[in-house]
Parts: sequence; structure tokens; C-alpha cells
Amino acid sequence: MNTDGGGLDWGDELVNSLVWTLWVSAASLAGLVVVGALLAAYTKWGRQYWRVTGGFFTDRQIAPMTWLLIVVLLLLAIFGVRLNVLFTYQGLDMYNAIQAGASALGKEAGDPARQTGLDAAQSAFWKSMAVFALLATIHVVRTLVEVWFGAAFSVRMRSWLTEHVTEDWLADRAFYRNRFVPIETTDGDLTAGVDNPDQRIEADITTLVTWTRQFVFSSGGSATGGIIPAIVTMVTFSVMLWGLSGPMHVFGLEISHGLVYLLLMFVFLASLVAFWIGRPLIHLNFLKERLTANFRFALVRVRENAENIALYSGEEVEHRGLIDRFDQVIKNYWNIIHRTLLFSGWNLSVSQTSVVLPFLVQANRFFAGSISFGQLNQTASAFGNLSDALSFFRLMYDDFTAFRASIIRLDGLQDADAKARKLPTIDTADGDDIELRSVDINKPDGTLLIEDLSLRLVTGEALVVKGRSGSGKTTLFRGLSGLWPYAEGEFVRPAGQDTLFLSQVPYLPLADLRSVLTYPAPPTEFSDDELRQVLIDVSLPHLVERLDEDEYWAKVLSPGEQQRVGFARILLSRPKVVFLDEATSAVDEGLEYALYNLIRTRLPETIVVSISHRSTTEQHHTKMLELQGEGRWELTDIAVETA
Ligand SMILES: Nc1ncnc2c1ncn2[C@@H]1O[C@H](COP(=O)(O)OP(=O)(O)OP(=O)(O)O)[C@@H](O)[C@H]1O
Repeated sequence: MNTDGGGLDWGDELVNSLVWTLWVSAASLAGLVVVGALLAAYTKWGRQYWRVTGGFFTDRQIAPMTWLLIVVLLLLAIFGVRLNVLFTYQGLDMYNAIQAGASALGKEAGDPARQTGLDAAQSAFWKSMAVFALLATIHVVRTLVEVWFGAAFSVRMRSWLTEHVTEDWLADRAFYRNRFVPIETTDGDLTAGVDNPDQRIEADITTLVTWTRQFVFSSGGSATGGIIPAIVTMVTFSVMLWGLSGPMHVFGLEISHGLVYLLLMFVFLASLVAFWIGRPLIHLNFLKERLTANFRFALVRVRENAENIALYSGEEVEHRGLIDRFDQVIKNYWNIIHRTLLFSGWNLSVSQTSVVLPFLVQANRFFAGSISFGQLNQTASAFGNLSDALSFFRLMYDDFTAFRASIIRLDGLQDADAKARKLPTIDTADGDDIELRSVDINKPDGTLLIEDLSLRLVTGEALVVKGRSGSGKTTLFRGLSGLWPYAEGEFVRPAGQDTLFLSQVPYLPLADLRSVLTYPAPPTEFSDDELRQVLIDVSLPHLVERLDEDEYWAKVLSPGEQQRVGFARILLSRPKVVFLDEATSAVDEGLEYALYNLIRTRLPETIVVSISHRSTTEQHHTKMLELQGEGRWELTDIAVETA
């Protein structure tokens, strides 16, 4: 950069700027990698961030594109800083031309130097205008290109994270079992299970992605810029100010380049105070996400249970409950506002002081003729850029707190998922029949439900499980299906979809009836005729013509009809073993007989294990397991009635 006479040689500037941008970008990339690695190694939030997002930067399939986008964004951001520098030189030329014009105008009317001076000043002025037009055009194009590449980066990162976190959450039943894992909140408390995973996957990922991009890259030099442009701005403009600043006198001492030290100290102290004021915002933002999610979840529950609530006339209780939750949201909101007022008040005061500081410091030198009007203005704009860049952390702290809260929440979810996968499960092995060896089932508090249960069922056999309410029948099924972590022993069963567990109310997805019937298998696996026939078989003939209808089937079908859908699934998937948890509780005894009869005759090989309170169910089974409480149980044969 040629600073001969304070200005630039604009003819060489295009090449100079491109070379500068390349070098500084390369250095910034190296710095980004090193600092990123140090943060990931030595700070808690850095570690958490890396745990959540690491794969996006290292996964072989997507990493090349990720890094390409990072390099492009870096180049654009650094080029943005360079443009800011060039703007200050354009300002320098412009104000110097104005000052030269003013001094020419001050000469005598007849003085030939007057006209020459005015001509030179005008020519310099219009040249600076042409430079401005060029710089402004480049600035607009650069900003738009950066917006596009920034969006491309965000979309890729958000898609990767959503896919990755969702997969992790659903894998190995972590989404069910993470309720048994206590997790830590920002203030060190332990909560039972992960709250609102839906919000973590949706809102927190969005926050994390937005701030990754804005923190690191966003356009150069301004208060809303990213950390890399902020650092580059800081260095570049410090060098510029160093050249512009003269000695400063403090208590009789002469400090050369005092302006630069003054500014550094000013911003450093201002930032320290800002961090101190802003710190509680981390926890408050964390709470905000949780409380709003809780409120939304409560609203969804009312919608989901509208019929039940209306039948109980529970509107008043629900209203109170909803408003209670909403009050918590508002209370926290006010806490955030009060804290933000303090925080913003401080930041605004600091920003206002920064506006006049360079003029205060440079005024004497200007009036003494040591610096030109252009240089006075260049000092102010360099100071503004530098002060904004140095204030980056102070101004962004508020948003950083939201960013950190999101990292904590996403890491918490993944941590709970990982721990959920490590929770004990019953040892399962593949086989053709069913065998339980020394199975113990406990409650979470350690109370024994079933102790040392061993039994074997072969092809065609059927077992009915009985026992008083709360004796552990459903929990036994949960233990065998690998959901319940407080279970020990060994369990042999046919692998995969050959073993089917059916709960009291089957899950009906939001889809057309065809997909509902075949869930979780894709509907394409079955022909229309098969689906129609199965509907007729399970006494749902009125649905035969509605296979393609998309309805909220869980609300449209009666509980008894939903249970028949469950039986239809058994007939379609023809498992080798089926576990039925009170699967006929909502149908009358006649229909129960017909449904069991259907299963036993159509699928005579299938092993059936049922939980039932009804004595009428026993006739379809060959054995009975009775849970007697405190771990005791009894296994008996059921006599086959002969006509
Ligand atoms: N997630 C849980 N956390 C703590 N305790 C639980 C949990 N789930 C079940 N229990 C307890 O385990 C015991 C057994 O429950 P389970 O649902 O297996 O009973 P059940 O025999 O199927 O009852 P019912 O006949 O009423 O359906 C109950 O005391 C229940 O409160």
C-alpha cells in the first residue's frame, strides 16, 4: 500500500488488494484452524461445539465442500475489510480535495494561484468521486455474493446437523431410553431426562448454524461482522492509526502513538465490564428456550387431548395450567429484558464515547497544522472501524449467550442419547423360538417386579400373562423389547421384524390408511387386494374404500377400531412371535374371540404372548404366567377343553 503523501496510488490498487486479500485469507484460515483446535481442546463450550458439529468439518463425503465454502466466505470477508480500508483512503482524498479547494478560495480573487488551486482541487475531488463509485459498486456486489455463499453454507450445515442429530436420537431407541438419563443444565442442576428434544433438533440447530456463520465470517469490520474480519480489521486499522497518531501527553509524560494505546485500553475495559454484566444472560436464554418449549408442548397436549378435556369439562384447570406456564415465560422474559437494558445501556454509552474520542485526541494536532483535514477524518473512520472490531465480543456477547445455550442443549441431547445407548439391556440372542433365562425386572428405584423368570415357548404355543395391576406385566414386555434398562437376564427370540410387539393402543402415523395399515413396512409391499381383504378379516369392512385417504386416523378411528388395525398388521407382517399388551381391551368379547381365532388359525406357527385381564382370553393360549408381586411368579399349563 503506497501511502505517499497520505493517499493511495489507485492505479495499482486492484492488484495490490487482491494479493493482500489472498495472503491475509491464507493466514486467517491457518489461524482459524489453530484457534478452533485450541478452543475445542481447552474450553468446555469448544468441546461441546466440536462434539456436535465436528463431523461437518471432517466427514469425508461432505468436508471438501464445507471447506470450499469456508475458503470462499473467508476470501469475501477479508476482501470486505480491504474495501473498508480503501473507503477510508477515498475519504482522505475527498476531504483533502475539499480542504485544498477551501484554501484556494481563501486566496485573493486576482491571484493566479487561486484558479490553479481550485482546478487541482476540483479534479482531485471528482477523481475521488469516481473511485467511490467503483468501490461502492464492488461493495454491493461483494455483499450480495457473500449473502448467497453464507446461505449455502448455512443450509448445508443445518441439513447435516438435522440429519445427524435426528439419526443419533432415533438410533438404538435412544429417543425412548434417554428419559432414564439425568442431564445437566447450564446452572449445574440435574434434570430427569431430556426436555423438548423437538425444539433442540429444530430451533437450537438453527441458532447454532446462524451464529457459526455470523461469528466467524460475516462481512468485514462492522459491529455485526464475524470474528475473522474483526481481527483483521483490528490489525489493519491499528497499523493505519499508528501512522496517523502523534505523541500524547499524560501527566507530563509523552507517549508516542498514545491514541492507539488509549483506544485499546478503553475497549478492553469496556468489554470486561460488558462480559460481567452480560454473563447471566447465558442461563436466562437457556431458560427461555426451555420455558417456551414447555408452554408450546402444553398447548399441543390440550389439542391432542381435546376430547378428553372437554368431556371432563377441564377447561378451567387447563387454562390455569397454561397461564401458569406462560407466566413463567413472561417472568423470565422480564429478567432477560432487565439484564439486556443494563447490557445495552453500557454498550450504547461506550459506543457514543467512541464517536468523539478520535476528534478529542487529534484536534490539537489538526489545529497545529500537523495533520490535514483528510487525515483527521481518516483517523475518525479508522478509529470507528477499529473500535467496532475490538468491540466485537462486547457487542456480540448477548447473541453469544444464546449460541452457547444452544450448544449446551444440543450437546445435552447427544450426550443423553449416547448414555441411553450405554444403559443396560437384557441380553438378546437370535433363535426360532422364545426362551427367557433368569430374567429379573426391577423398577427404577430398585424394587423387584419379577425375579429369576425362565421359560420356553416353541412354535405354535401361546402364553397369557396375568397379574394384578402394577405387578409388572407391561414392564416385562418393555424389558424384553430392549426399552427398559432395569432388566437383566437372557432373551432368545426370532430376529428383527419376526418378533412384533403390539401395545394396547397401536401407533397410527399421520398418513393415508394404506401406510397406517402396513406400518412400519412401506405400503408398496402389499397389493390393494391384500389390504382390502385384511380389513374385511378384522371386521373393518367400512374402511375398504378409504385406503388412500389421508386422515388423522388416531382421532378418527375408535379405540376398538385402532386395536383391529393392530391385528391387521399382524396378519400382513406374519411375524414368528407376537407380543400383545391388552390388545383386545377395547373390543367386546365376541370380537376378541374372532380376532384371536383369526391369528391362531391363519398363523398357527406364530408364538403368541398376551397380557390380558380378561378370563375369556385364556382359551386361546396354552400356558399362563401369573405375576404375584415382589418378584414371585407362577407358570402353569392351560388345559385344552375338549368338546
Ligand atoms: N417409567 C417409569 N418410571 C417409574 N416407574 C414405572 C415406570 N413405568 C412403570 N413403572 C412402575 O412399574 C410398575 C409396573 O408397571 P406396569 O405398567 O408394568 O404394570 P402392569 O402390570 O402392566 O399394570 P396394568 O395391569 O395396570 O397395566 C408400576 O408400579 C409402575 O408404576
